[in-house]
Amino acid sequence: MTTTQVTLVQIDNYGPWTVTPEPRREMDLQTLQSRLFADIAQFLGHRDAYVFFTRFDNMIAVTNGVDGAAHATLQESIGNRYPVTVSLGTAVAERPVDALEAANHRLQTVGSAQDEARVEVLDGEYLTETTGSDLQIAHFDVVNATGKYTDRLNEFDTFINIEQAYASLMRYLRETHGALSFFVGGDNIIAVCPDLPESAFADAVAHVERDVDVELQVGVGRGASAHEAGFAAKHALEDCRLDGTSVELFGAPAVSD
Ligand SMILES: Nc1nc2c(ncn2[C@@H]2O[C@H](COP(=O)(O)OP(=O)(O)OP(=O)(O)O)[C@@H](O)[C@H]2O)c(=O)[nH]1
Repeated sequence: MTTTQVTLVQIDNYGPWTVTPEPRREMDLQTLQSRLFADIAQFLGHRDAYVFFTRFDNMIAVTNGVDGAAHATLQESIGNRYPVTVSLGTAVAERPVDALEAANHRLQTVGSAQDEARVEVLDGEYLTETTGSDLQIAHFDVVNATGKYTDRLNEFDTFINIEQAYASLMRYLRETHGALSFFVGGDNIIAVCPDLPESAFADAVAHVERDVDVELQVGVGRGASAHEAGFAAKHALEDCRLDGTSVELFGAPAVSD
């Protein structure tokens, strides 16, 4: 059984801030958002957690092993260094989407994302113990993206193909399994999953090919932290590349379930 600790990071009252006293220069907002993401990625990455930028004003982190004190330090440090503050809601569940739902709910019950009185909420539950099977992470990548897209099409048309694969996969895994999938650059998508057999990943790859005609391969790993599971997934993806297979489970025998 998987146990996922999810932290929702939400910039406080960001919408009004972006237009007060008048609309702010777009590239200044982009700089702020990407620096904030980079800072949070560095802080959480050093603690073996993952964070995904999603919409930038809200980010989703997988924080197994990161306790309440560390969350408080992150929040304080951002408040000290940025013109904005963040609220953090954390929850634990077997399915990633249920953990996110509960984490989100903690912030939503305190107030709106655009309530100027709702500032630096820190509300959550944290795993006290972790085990090596808590997280299952899948690292998807487009087969031969360079040869099929990058070296043949213009960058925008390549982007359309990759984003279509992402949209198809994220929706399928969310609806079928309660998994959370994130585009992480290039042709790569990382999915935080509940306990799924090898056949579920083969079905996901087949779905995307049928739906949008993009061929994926996927490595799957387990671990006590996002880094541990994600790193195992990267090694499994290397096995796909070496063996020409579309699904590999790290450390698992080469048989389907
Ligand atoms: N975030 C992330 N991006 C990666 C990673 N590996 C590769 N990329 C990105 O993906 C792009 C394409 O690289 P590859 O996936 O190795 O290339 P490919 O042509 O699809 O080749 P195969 O995956 O071997 O089929 C690179 O330019 C990077 O932007 C990774 O581990 N993480």
